[in-house]
Amino acid sequence: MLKVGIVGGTGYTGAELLRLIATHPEAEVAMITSRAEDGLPVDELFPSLRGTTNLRFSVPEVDKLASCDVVFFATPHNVAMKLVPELLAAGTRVVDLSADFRIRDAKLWSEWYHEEHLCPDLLAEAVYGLPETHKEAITTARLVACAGCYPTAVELGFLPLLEEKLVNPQQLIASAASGVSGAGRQAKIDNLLAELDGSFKAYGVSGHRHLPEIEQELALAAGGPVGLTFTPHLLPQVRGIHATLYSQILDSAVGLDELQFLFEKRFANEPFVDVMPLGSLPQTRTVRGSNMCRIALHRPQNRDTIVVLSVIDNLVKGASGQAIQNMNLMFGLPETMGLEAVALLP
Ligand SMILES: NC(=O)C1=CN([C@@H]2O[C@H](COP(=O)(O)OP(=O)(O)OC[C@H]3O[C@@H](n4cnc5c(N)ncnc54)[C@H](OP(=O)(O)O)[C@@H]3O)[C@@H](O)[C@H]2O)C=CC1
Ligand SMILES: CC(=O)N[C@@H](CCC(=O)OP(=O)(O)O)C(=O)O
Repeated sequence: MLKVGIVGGTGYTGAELLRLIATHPEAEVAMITSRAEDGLPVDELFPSLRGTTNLRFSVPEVDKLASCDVVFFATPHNVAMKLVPELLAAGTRVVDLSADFRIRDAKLWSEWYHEEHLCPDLLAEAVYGLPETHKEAITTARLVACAGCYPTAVELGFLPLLEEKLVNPQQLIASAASGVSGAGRQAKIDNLLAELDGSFKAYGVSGHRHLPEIEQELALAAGGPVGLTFTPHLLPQVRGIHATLYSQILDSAVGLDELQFLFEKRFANEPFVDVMPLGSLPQTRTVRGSNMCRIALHRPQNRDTIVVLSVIDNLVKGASGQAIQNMNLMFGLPETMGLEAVALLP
């Protein structure tokens, strides 16, 4: 049994880690932290976990966390990087759900996260935690930087087109919408359901911190720099990301059937990517509570714009499910272990 520590257990991704690990046959949570809820039984804060845990929240202490095999950071940015060096030195492996180690260039990271990076030397070692692109490196990694939620949906949808150099890498557009759990559990007026219900809006249009992360990973796929316009939106619902991805095909003679075949081949061995039949319209509800990314291809009016639709549950494939998928790979467990749950219906 793997002993798991979770830093940031009262947030949405921390709670989702607890939910998923509760049925994982080879992992158990040994320590879960919260500074605000120190001493409170976990199942008192989250009654849906009653019967699955006797743990209480405690304040983060590195020496106690270091007795775990793996520690998940489900904390805001700029927290993991303060504790990770000590944990790694103690031989504990780390899966960071925040963005502290996702961007390899420390200067670029500082531009978008407005703080100096405290351990830039670890950026080269950290492995980007999107198993569909970095699987082999994840298996031996000490430190995995889980891919962000929007980045997961966007990168998976563009990957095959860029890897095969079928589209113009300088003209990529991603219009994506997220449920409000993506903003975390802390109270903010803008995130109240009464502010969101019956409404829909874009945000971060002039620059969102996921842009450099997505461009970094798409450039690896394309073998050279890419140009992306990324516009996130806020959905009046709790879970789910829907990304609509536009790119320009370089050779008009390449048919949609060929592209479909390419996507099916690219993801044939990926248990958590479902390439739906041509013309499908994936919905966020078809992945709710599951670790699946569902993708569908379109080519409106047979013109040169390829439209890829990609949906995930931001808290599962976009965060805690992906974190467990990474843990499974790091510890030689079956990649799908503990992640077999089918999406909720309806
Ligand atoms: N929500 C989502 O859909 C996704 C989130 N992520 C990332 O995962 C991380 C967690 O997100 P989410 O669960 O939404 O966040 P929340 O705001 O819901 O929870 C944050 C948690 O971190 C703890 N925390 C806050 N500050 C500190 C600190 N300085 N030291 C130790 N613990 C701290 C909080 O508990 P306390 O203050 O009591 O210690 C709380 O448990 C973020 O980096 C986020 O960007 C990634 C993908 C998707
Ligand atoms: C709806 C909403 O606010 N979403 C968050 C992104 C989710 C998140 O926590 O970002 P990471 O995936 O980088 O960890 C945002 O736009 O900042």
